[in-house]
Amino acid sequence: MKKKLVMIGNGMAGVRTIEELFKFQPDGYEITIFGNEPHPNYNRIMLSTVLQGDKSIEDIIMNDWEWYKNHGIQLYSGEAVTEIDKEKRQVTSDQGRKVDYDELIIATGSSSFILPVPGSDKKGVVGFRDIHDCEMMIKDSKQYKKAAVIGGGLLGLEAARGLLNLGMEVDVVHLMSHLMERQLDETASEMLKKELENQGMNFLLEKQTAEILGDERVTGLRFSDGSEIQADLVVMAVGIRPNVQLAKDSGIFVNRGIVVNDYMETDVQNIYAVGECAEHREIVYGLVAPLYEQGKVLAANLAGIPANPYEGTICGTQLKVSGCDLFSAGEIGDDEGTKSIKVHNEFDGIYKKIVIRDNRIAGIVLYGDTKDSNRLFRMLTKREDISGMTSVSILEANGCCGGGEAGDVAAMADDELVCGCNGVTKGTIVEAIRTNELTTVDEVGGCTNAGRSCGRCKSLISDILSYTLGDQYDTSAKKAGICGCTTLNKEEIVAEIRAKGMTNVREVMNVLGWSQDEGCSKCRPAINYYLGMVNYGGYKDERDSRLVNEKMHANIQKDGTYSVVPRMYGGVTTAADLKKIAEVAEKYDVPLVKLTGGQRIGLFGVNKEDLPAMWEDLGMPSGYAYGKTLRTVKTCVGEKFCRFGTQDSMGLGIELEKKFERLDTPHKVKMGVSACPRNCAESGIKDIGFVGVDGGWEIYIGGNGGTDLRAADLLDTVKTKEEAMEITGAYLQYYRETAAYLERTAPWLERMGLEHVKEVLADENKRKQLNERLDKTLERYNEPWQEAIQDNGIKEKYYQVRSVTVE
Ligand SMILES: Cc1cc2nc3c(=O)[nH]c(=O)nc-3n(C[C@H](O)[C@H](O)[C@H](O)COP(=O)(O)OP(=O)(O)OC[C@H]3O[C@@H](n4cnc5c(N)ncnc54)[C@H](O)[C@@H]3O)c2cc1C
Ligand SMILES: NC(=O)c1ccc[n+]([C@@H]2O[C@H](COP(=O)([O-])OP(=O)(O)OC[C@H]3O[C@@H](n4cnc5c(N)ncnc54)[C@H](O)[C@@H]3O)[C@@H](O)[C@H]2O)c1
Ligand code: SF4
Ligand code: FES
Repeated sequence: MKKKLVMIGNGMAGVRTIEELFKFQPDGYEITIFGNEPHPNYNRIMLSTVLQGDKSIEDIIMNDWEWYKNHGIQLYSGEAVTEIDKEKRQVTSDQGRKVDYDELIIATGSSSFILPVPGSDKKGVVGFRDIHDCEMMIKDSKQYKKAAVIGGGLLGLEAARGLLNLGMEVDVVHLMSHLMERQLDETASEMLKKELENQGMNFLLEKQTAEILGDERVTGLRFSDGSEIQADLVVMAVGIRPNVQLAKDSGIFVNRGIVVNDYMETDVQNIYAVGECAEHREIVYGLVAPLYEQGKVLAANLAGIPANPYEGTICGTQLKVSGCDLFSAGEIGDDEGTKSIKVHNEFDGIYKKIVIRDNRIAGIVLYGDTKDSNRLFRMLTKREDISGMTSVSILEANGCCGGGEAGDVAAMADDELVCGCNGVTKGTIVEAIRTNELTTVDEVGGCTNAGRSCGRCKSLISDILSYTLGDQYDTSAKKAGICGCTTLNKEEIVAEIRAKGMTNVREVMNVLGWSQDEGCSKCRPAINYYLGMVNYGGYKDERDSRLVNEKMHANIQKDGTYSVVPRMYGGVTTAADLKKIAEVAEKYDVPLVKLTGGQRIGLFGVNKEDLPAMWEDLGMPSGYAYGKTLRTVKTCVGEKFCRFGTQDSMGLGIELEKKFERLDTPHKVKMGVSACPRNCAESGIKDIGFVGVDGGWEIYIGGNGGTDLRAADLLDTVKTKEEAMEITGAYLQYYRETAAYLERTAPWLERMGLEHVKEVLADENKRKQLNERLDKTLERYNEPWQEAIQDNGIKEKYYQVRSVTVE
């Protein structure tokens, strides 16, 4: 029976944790989620954009109702958990519902802090936290004219911009002498204030609200200095408070937030906290980047997968108000231990300040030009020693005050962060574009998550696409779908399978809105393949989604009969096997017995009903002459018998075939092993070929001897059989992960570029990881002929063989 996982809170951090869990373990838990809000998970960050009129509520839904249904998640929306009984391991909701758990995640987020001043409960006083608040403000803006926003931080200024867009007059009331005092120094803050005043905001600084005026509804504010302003809508944006009461009442250790260790575990066994409600190493975060990192660690923990501990995050912030280009991270003030570099170009409205402590960047404030933010932020987070650099080289990678754009992407290091929200680097994006043939910003998002939160990084992603694809990049590019049932291409489908943790063909078609419920013969096998590739650990193959020959485990011939081709590893056989083949051929009156091009013997013209019995009589494994998998490994006799042979070609060939037989690949794969450059096994026209040389093996890839003849390219030269096996594993897995279904290695290699594939396979770490995923995949295969022999259901369903039960 599956373990029960209950999550309290249906917000950004919690649901991302579940998405990450599905990636590790698609089917490990029976999941129940309680969400106080009556909505599926939505992008809270984008509420600012909704208020500003650039998006609708529908646009910001991240996981729709279908998503929960398709993942078997029981969602109780509009229902709050009111009690956790840690002894009974049970939660109770405000509707009296009781649900047991084995593991419990608390992801209750935060609430707006409402100033405890007289009148704060009047009509027209709102926080800015959820869809309900947003809808209230939009509604009120149609009826009322004057708004006051209390709080000149990120949230207050974004709210104020939204209210201006809605046609209201806006006063921003701020406690301190300058705006966004946690993120900006005085100079930058003053520049921001000027810009926002130009946009129409009015600021009241150093004002402490003492009372909210009005009878039932707000009419104005009174400040501690006795002055007053009019307002018929008041938005409180003075910070947030983690929702911890429930945890506290249940006896879980709470400080400012729910205290967790580096694995997001609370002090109570089996109870975890993630997101804004959690306090890690005395920090409670209020931005998504750290919360998503926490989610990943917690997901691995729940899946029982060893993961690095969560060690905290340095955050960078930006403001989502057009016309205000700013970036801030780390320390912004100066003290005795710091020195700073400041550049203020008043003419162009650009300001840059870099705070340096112990020869390392400790803080960044940029206003008016934030192009260098990624590079500087990387230097800050990596704690790079900058003692060898000049102030000019620190600040002026792109010209200190508004550099050119063309060189920007080229100058970025691979490990430079592009999407702060989702922690995605330039290197990851470039790799995704190359390997998955991505051409649009949305495809990059689908594949890597970059751009899926606040969306600020989208223009940089577009620059990276342009830099990587050159002339091929067309911002309006749209690829055709994999078949007529969908407009989605392979990359998008794979990205969705990964992101949404999908595990079966029907689910993919449902969730991704296939135009035909049943799909077609083109998309069903492709989806089945992609699912098996992504869920390498425990995918349950869908036989009925396969192409007919694979479904039957025999090649259908033009007269409706079938062929039977048993395995003959490395083209090597024995007298006993030959005898068996001859006997079977006679017994079943096989019309044609023929040597195939792949060094084995085929029996042609076999009736469907005879297949299982013939397989049983043969007692040999299937040669998969019909499959999108490893077909044959052709070998020469090599050093054992040939006087030119320098290597054991048969030995390597047999080992290759035994290891990789049955592996699902995008298309068929053929191999050749020759023991010297005379190349009798035609290794130069195989998907992967080996040629024995003095002291080792040359490895060739991407060859094809069929309609589109292509000579293989030299990939590498290795010394030992073990190295050859390891490179073959990594190569096959890389091909499996990056090729489209039915794409042979030859066109795949042309598309990917030999140098790129070489680069990937030269990386020891990548090779290791590819082999790990491959080995896990190989564990799931059974011998299909044996399965059919033993399973009467299969015999009846596919071969119309009636099973007789003896009483
Ligand atoms: C307008 C706005 C703009 C923002 N912009 C940015 C930005 O640009 N960049 C950025 O990084 N971050 C931004 N943030 C912050 C970001 O949205 C949050 O950090 C993030 O949503 C927190 O995720 P969470 O899952 O911890 O909490 P939430 O997303 O708040 O989810 C918690 C959920 O739990 C529910 N809940 C609480 N108690 C219970 C209970 N007892 N039972 C059931 N359900 C319960 C709540 O109703 C809520 O739906 C912004 C926030 C707002 C409001
Ligand atoms: N672009 C973004 O990254 C973004 C946008 C919106 C919200 N957020 C997040 O949402 C959360 C809430 O944002 P926030 O701006 O409310 O929180 P905040 O704590 O960052 O800022 C609150 C501001 O209100 C001011 N303030 C406090 N008491 C006041 C009072 N009595 N009168 C007037 N001003 C007062 C503070 O000086 C401070 O500048 C934060 O975690 C923030 O990071 C982020
Ligand atoms: S490839 Fe070389 S070793 Fe192999 S059979 Fe031909 S000549 Fe002999
Ligand atoms: S930086 Fe927010 S989505 Fe990329």
